[in-house]
Amino acid sequence: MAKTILECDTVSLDEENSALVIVDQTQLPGRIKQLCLTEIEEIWEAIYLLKVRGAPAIGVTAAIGVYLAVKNIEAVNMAVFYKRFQKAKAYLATSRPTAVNLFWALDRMEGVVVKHMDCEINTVKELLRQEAVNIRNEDIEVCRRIGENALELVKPGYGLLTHCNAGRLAAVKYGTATAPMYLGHEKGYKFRIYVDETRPLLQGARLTAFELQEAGMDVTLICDNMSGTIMQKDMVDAVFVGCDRVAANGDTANKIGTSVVAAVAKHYGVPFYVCAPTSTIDMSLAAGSEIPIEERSPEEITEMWYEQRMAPKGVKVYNPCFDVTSHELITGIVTEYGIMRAPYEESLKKLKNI
Ligand SMILES: CSC[C@H]1O[C@H](OP(=O)(O)O)[C@H](O)[C@@H]1O
Repeated sequence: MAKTILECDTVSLDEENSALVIVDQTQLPGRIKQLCLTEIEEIWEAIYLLKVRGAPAIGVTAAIGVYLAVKNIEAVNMAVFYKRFQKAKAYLATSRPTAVNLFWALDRMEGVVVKHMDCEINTVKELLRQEAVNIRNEDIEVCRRIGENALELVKPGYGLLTHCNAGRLAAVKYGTATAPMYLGHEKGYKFRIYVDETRPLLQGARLTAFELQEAGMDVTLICDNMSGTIMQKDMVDAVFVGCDRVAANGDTANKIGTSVVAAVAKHYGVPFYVCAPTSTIDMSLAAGSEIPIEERSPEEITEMWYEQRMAPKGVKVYNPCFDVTSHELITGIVTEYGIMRAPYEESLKKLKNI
């Protein structure tokens, strides 16, 4: 019996601890295709091509990927093993530049090796496997807590708008921006959920609308240029989005178009919340202008989704994959430890114990 998307793990290590198992998100919603990846090159490509995507899911993928890359290494000593680990880590770190969870997870895995340099290599391999599984399983509780905290901001029957996919398909179980939606659904809150399509890769239409509809929620798909109208008509009581990197002042990088939704929400007085696991907060960057913004291929805009070409051949294209929403437009940042309000600097420092 074919699995539903809610029965599939977004990203996991298989039972034999020998393969990364993902749902190929480039095939959704039309086809639920699971992939078993064993080679570091195919794992790198899965991240780059967004077969697996979303900051938390990318972090889990990198953690499992670097474990699989070194689990079969026969090294003469720990120093050689560590060098091979560092090479695999550096390679996976080149897959995408914006979601800080990729680097956070890889650094956390390296910490396991550094802490146990005097151990047997096989012991370290097992500790790496455990850490990768921990990173995956912790995401479930972190996102559930984000959902519980976010529910304090809304009421049953609210209209909620979200952009892109910060859902189960961007994480492990609840997602971040969708965590209050899943938990609210469990509590019978009957939210009216508006999902914008999120051009050019349509993560909203293809992924968020799909997973929330599969979960039985009241979902309405809108074009990106319709978020102003639904807010003008008071159809939206709050906006929840995910994030790929939060800078020390609260500026947040998220899918391209997020800052537009935030500006429109500000104009219409609609609260705009970023749902941020602390793993996505990067205190090494003072402001959003320092966040590296990935640019992707023109074909994602000119022809990716259409039978026929939708733009003149050779037209110049600018395709930034993310934008930065100023902390001034953010009503609150919802983490697993609670809700932060502006000014964010001090509370972010406390949160990251700096
Ligand atoms: C829960 S973080 C999800 C975050 O990642 C998405 O980007 P992409 O689909 O390119 O990986 C988007 O920015 C989401 O908000």
